[in-house]
Amino acid sequence: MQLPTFNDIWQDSLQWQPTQEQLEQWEKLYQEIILINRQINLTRITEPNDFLEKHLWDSLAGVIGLDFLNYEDSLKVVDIGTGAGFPGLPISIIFPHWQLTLLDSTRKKINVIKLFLEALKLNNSQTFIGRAEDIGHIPEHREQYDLGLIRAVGEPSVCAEYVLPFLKVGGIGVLYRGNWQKEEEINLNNALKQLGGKLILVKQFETPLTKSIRHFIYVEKITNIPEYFPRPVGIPKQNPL
Ligand SMILES: C[S@@+](CC[C@H](N)C(=O)[O-])C[C@H]1O[C@@H](n2cnc3c(N)ncnc32)[C@H](O)[C@@H]1O
Repeated sequence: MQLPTFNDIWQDSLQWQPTQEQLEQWEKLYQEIILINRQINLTRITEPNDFLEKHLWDSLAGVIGLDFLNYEDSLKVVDIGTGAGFPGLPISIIFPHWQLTLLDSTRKKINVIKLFLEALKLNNSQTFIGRAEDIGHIPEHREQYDLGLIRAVGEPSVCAEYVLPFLKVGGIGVLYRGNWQKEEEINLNNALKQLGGKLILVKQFETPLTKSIRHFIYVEKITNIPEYFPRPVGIPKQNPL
């Protein structure tokens, strides 16, 4: 199985086009994932069209086209709860001058991502094993990042509590969501008040193949975050802000 080449989808939906070399890197990543997925259940999204839309397109759609990002800068980016490497890996391929940290609490997943980084020669990315609640307190990671990405890790206020501690003041957190409800926005705003953040943009997209609705929620870190955030392991999920 190979990834399909729908040449138009990138331009039509994101007004952007990957290079031939980037397409080849994505194909290589796909083949690596399919191979390893036979031994370890890394992702359920393996059918080529699904992989293209739900892993590649979705990962990129969260960051491409943001006028508040300077793409030329060497941004420091963290992907929290990266799982099989999404959204981090496709972004690391497209922005080789960004420095990515792919973080997950599951050692098995991080070990596999290390293999992918080697196979794809992605020298701009490093991995880290641990819980966001712990790593967010380590000086090497706390308030060090320009951009924090988080997809399918928890409800929005939990994601905010995980991401904000990693961001520098002025940094941007990107929450990848499917549907987006008014109630979620109210809860997120309440959490952001405590976390020194502000909701700056909600972008709605239709996915290019299945025409599903996706939302990307952008939050900015406005002030330094109180020392006690993130709260201890498990508390953000058990008792969301
Ligand atoms: C459903 S998977 C999503 C993976 C990937 N972001 C994606 O969208 O395909 C959630 C991942 O978050 C990780 N995770 C959950 N809670 C975490 C935490 N508190 N700190 C770090 N990783 C966490 C899990 O180990 C898992 O790999």
